[in-house]
Amino acid sequence: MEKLRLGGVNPKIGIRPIIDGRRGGIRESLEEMTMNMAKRVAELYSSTLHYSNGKVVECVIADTTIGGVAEAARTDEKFRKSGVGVILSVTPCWCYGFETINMDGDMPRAIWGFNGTERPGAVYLACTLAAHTQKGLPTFGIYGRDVQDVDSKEIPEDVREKLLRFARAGIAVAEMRGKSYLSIGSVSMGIGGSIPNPDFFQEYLGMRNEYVDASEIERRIQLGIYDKQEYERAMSWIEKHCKSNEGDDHNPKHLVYSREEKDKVWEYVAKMTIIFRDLMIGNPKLAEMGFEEEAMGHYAIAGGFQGQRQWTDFRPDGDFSEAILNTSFDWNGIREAFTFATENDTLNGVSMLFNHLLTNRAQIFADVRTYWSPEAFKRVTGSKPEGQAANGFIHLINSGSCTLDGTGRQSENGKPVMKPFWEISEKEAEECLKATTWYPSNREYMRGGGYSSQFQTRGGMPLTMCRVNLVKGQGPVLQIAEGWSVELSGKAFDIINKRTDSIWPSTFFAPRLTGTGYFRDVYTVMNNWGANHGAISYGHIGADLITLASMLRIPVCMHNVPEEQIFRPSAWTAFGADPEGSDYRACKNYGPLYK
Ligand SMILES: C[C@H](O)[C@@H](O)[C@@H](O)C(=O)CO
Ligand SMILES: [Mn+2]
Repeated sequence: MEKLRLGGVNPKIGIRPIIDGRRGGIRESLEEMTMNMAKRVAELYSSTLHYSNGKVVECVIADTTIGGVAEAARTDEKFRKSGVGVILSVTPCWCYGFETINMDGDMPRAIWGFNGTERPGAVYLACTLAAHTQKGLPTFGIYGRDVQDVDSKEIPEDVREKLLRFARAGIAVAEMRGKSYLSIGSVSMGIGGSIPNPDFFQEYLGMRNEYVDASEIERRIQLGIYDKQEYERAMSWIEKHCKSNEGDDHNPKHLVYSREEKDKVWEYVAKMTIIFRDLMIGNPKLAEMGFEEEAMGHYAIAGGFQGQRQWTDFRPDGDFSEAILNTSFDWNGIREAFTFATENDTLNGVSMLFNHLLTNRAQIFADVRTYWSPEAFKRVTGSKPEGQAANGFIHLINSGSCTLDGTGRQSENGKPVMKPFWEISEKEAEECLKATTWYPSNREYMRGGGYSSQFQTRGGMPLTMCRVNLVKGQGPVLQIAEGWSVELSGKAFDIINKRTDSIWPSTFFAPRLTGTGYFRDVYTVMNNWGANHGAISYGHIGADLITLASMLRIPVCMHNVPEEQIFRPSAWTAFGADPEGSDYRACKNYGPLYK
């Protein structure tokens, strides 16, 4: 079955080979080398990068080298027609500065100046970066550390790292533009992030907010506005992979549903899952059934469900649906994970979206619930935390939106990982399902019942937790913490798990400490986290997040990324020598990308 996914055209990377326009010898001598630089980068991108839907990143190269404004303008035209969303200029030589630049200020842009001394490529780079800065067009500058021979075909490692970092972040920026965040239901339990801020989405991300009342779920279920064949497929998959892993009912006697009621809950949450997805991206099957408008969906690249309260005081919760949507597989097979926030925490949903678009992997949504000091851990469990947990750790746990990829049951070279969906095997998907117990939801919280996923994330995975926070008067800021998952032994896990909501999915996180500032110890990381939620990705992706944030003009208020990995537009240097202060001043100076 064709996997349902958000439509639309993936943004391409436009590559502009810039040349010294002086004919009669200079230009002719440089044509081949200059165009070949562009072709080499295009080859690097298309052989290395994918869009989150699994397709290979596409590049568009200018028809000619660009030696002046006419060729620059013709290239702009070509790029506009080709759906270019990110721009990279490359050159080995001197060229005519801003006569050759692209002026579309809201597109991520970079210039690679070849470090070879036969021609002044670095001089063009510096000149044109200066011109961009004067014109209010912040641009990333890429200049290799070591001189290369003029006939070198190599892209040095430091140049490669910056070219890829720029492209991953640029593609993420371009993918968000024009898409929606869909809120199903309203604000959840007074959670600030659950209040959609349309100006933030519009001006910083180029996105729109869509809203659907939760009653639409009931309408579609009662009127049968969902694909019945898919529902049947879903139910047999659930029977095989989920109900077979149903946990004990931890509810007090008077709240334990009968088997018949529980089966009805499974049927209901299966329909909810299909309906959430259809609301986000549409479903052509609905048009065949006569529901053309419902078939369109809301063009949502991310979404969230209010869930608690009201709805969950009456109907089954969204825990199952949120978990499955955030997972890289379902009854239709292995597919791209959706980005779906429980409690409709739009800011954590955006944080998950940043992570997903940068890594093409499913994301963990969690409460930042408990700091466990080594002393408290010893007092409570009788054992000392070891390894990466030795300095204490943070318990990340939320009912609902934690992807089953977060079990850590996919593996690479024998180590637990969370893979891009196209690398996941059927066996690994089954392992993730086997590691997940589905407990009847806590009906003191979720009166309508539901099924909550439960597992402990495997230890030893590099993780990055981030969160976009909104600050009145300042605007959005981003927090980043790189670290690792740590796994508690059976006994310690049981003791700690029983003290919390033991039927929810747990990830234990040890941030990498630097010994100073917010990362002087684990407690300080949690004590300075700006909200109740975090978005957790596989991998140490903090540097990519910092580059992405600078493209969006969102300052980073907390991170533990080594300074040498920080890659921001060259203009940031003009705002001061301290990386954090200059970031704030630059973001304030430029303001939101789409304002
Ligand atoms: C206790 C509430 O029902 C939970 O949903 C709570 O732990 C939260 O997730 C709040 O973010
Ligand atoms: Mn929560």
